[in-house]
Amino acid sequence: MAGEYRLLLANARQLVLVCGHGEQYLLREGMARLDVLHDASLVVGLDGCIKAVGPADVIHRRFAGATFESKIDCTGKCVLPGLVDAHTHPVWAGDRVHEFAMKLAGASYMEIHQAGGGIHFTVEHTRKATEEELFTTFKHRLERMRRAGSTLVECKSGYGLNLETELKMLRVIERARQAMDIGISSTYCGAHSVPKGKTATEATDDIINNHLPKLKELQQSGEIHVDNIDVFCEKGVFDLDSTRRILQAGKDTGLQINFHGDELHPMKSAELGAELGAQAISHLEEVSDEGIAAMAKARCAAVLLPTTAYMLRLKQPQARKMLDEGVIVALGSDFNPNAYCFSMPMVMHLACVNMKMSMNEALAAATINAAYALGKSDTHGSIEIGKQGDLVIINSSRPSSHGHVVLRSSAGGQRIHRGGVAQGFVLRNCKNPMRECRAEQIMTPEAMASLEKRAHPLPQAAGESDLHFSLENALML
Ligand SMILES: N=CN[C@@H](CCC(=O)O)C(=O)O
Ligand SMILES: [Zn+2]
Repeated sequence: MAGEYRLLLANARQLVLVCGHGEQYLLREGMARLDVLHDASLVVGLDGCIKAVGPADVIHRRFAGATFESKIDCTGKCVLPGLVDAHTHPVWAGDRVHEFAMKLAGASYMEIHQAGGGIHFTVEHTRKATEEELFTTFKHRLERMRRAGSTLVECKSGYGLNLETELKMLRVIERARQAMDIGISSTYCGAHSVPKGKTATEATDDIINNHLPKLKELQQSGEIHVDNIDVFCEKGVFDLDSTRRILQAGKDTGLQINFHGDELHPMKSAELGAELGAQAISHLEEVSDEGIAAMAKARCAAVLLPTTAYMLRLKQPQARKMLDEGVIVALGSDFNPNAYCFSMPMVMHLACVNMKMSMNEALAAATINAAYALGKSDTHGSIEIGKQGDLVIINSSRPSSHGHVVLRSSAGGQRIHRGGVAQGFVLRNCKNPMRECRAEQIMTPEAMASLEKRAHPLPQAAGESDLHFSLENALML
């Protein structure tokens, strides 16, 4: 039905603005407080942007004669900004369930990586997959993220490593950006790993001399849109010098710096990011005190990834110290074949339990600060006039992580998913058999034999795929 406005959300018991005065991010005190309106209403215009927010009686008087395409009675409900997932690897083929078993038996992430598995395994499968196959699974993953409340998601390439496959992944991301009703911030992550057969220096040269010029050309012709450049700055992957060269070259082509740093070893990534003007650095489990101070000063966001520390049994990032020292703390799901979590509510939950953040802090980190990490906090991350009308309505009068309705009011159309979100954990047995994931396809026989020997003590009863998928379901609200 035609109307002057797209949507009226009327009489919400609580409208959690997160912030309401044009803040680009929140620091510790602001995160602890959060701006909330009680008994409030909200109007979204035909362009998908928020036109009015305020006390219900004021909005009703002001819009008394107006027509709306939809009205939702939010009596007794709580409205939040759509959640922002600041770090995902959602385009890939090839299941890595066998590696979960290896990790449970004691193999580390890097041992598996160095033996030719991990990212290498996914690269092998992603290179072989068609664009259509990648798009189909990516679309499904984005739908599950949206059902869990995410309305803006950062999406990385990085399982191609060669130009051809990196571009295939970026085209898939571009296609979803246009076809799907979810916001996307696209990241070129061609330096996610050193491809087999190349040294780190050769890979760095290839990225700077071949990948980035081609990206620039495709950006200029409008074929793809890439927002960020990423590097996995890690011992045995890209060292600090190569990282610096790649990030600087990416920045010179107009990309925002947003990279993986100080995850498994202290690398001084935080110091480098602050120096280069990075918008954000992810992981930071091993960040130094100097790195924290430098990030606070440079207003470089820390994207913390609680699923990774949990899955890999890493030490937790020092969220409290970062908050105390004035760092902009954001959250991401790190969805990838190794950390299979679609759900930002679950990420917020882990941030509270394992990283000792408060619920308000976790919500700010998953909204305005995650939007800042993507350079999008002028349009996303809080409920404010002029911002995108991306909203989550929950069936509770207080902020909680149990989604009830997810609503995204984009210019392309409105989607309402009523009752489509589970109210808690779903632990069910998956009947999927093991798929094509035989590790020895790319691991050396010696490495495989040593890891398998360590895997034998595992209880066999549940079967590896059951373990994996049970975990997947537990992590998906
Ligand atoms: N640490 C590097 N990259 C990913 C993992 C990717 C993978 O294992 O496939 C991360 O952020 O956790
Ligand atoms: Zn990552």
